[in-house]
Amino acid sequence: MLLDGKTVLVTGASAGIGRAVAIGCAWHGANVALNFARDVAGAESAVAEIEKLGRKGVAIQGDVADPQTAKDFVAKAVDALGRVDVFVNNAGICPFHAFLDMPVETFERTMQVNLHGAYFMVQAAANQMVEQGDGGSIIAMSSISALVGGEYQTHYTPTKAGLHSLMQSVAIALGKHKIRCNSLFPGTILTDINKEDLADTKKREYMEGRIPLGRLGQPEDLVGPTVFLASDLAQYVTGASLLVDGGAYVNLQ
Ligand SMILES: NC(=O)C1=CN([C@@H]2O[C@H](COP(=O)(O)OP(=O)(O)OC[C@H]3O[C@@H](n4cnc5c(N)ncnc54)[C@H](O)[C@@H]3O)[C@@H](O)[C@H]2O)C=CC1
Ligand SMILES: C[C@H](O)[C@@H]1OC(=O)[C@H](O)[C@@H]1O
Repeated sequence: MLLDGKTVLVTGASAGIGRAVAIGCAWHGANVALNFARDVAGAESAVAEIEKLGRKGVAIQGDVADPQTAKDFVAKAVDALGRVDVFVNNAGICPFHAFLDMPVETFERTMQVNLHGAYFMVQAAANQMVEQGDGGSIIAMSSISALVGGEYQTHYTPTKAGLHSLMQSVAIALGKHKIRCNSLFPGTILTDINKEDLADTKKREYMEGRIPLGRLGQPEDLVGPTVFLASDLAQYVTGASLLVDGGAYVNLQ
């Protein structure tokens, strides 16, 4: 199995992509620690799924916007599972809003959750990996939005470009420790983050029409790419990014 014996930490893992990735990593052999914000039932049921697969799972509550959460998450995960081999920075929000009247609180919260939180999480995970001394893999759930804009995402797209830039810089800072750092760029994946936005049938049809593979993504579409980057199959891959968007990005006409 590709992740046999590895310990994987995933933020924002009670639902959506994070949950699918956490369970998918367990399916590929890993023990998994999940960070979650509020959804106790979602986190507990994800742990139950992981345990059904014969792996260890632990759910640890915390708001990633608070820098202290990062240290607590890594420390509690190490207490429960012994080490950190793979860190997936997944937690994120995208409260769609127009640019000209963007509330300051919405802008700041989006930055704090998606980018500032990621910075401190990645730093805490990296310090643990450095202490262990045998490398690791850090994966950021960035976005196709790191490359293209969105009228109602002016606060969000810079966080996704920032996450990718963070992975590029930490790939350099951590290479000497054999820690690989990469980004995934999902396209439009059907989760709670865009449920309301895609309830607009016209918008949904437009988004679907842009995708050469003919469908919007599912959270499970991110499992294979994550497992690849987490595993030794990607031993010489660092500072890279991988679009997981059904071809949407390249489809100009
Ligand atoms: N669904 C999509 O189309 C795409 C999603 N992404 C990214 O994938 C990641 C996961 O999003 P989805 O699964 O789609 O949405 P989702 O809304 O289902 O999941 C987001 C998760 O992050 C958690 N979260 C939010 N704020 C948090 C906080 N302060 N502390 C801890 N956890 C927190 C939520 O509780 C939830 O479990 C996000 O970073 C998002 O930006 C990227 C590209 C496309
Ligand atoms: C929330 C959006 O639907 C989603 O998030 C992103 O990063 C992309 O812009 C997707 O469309």
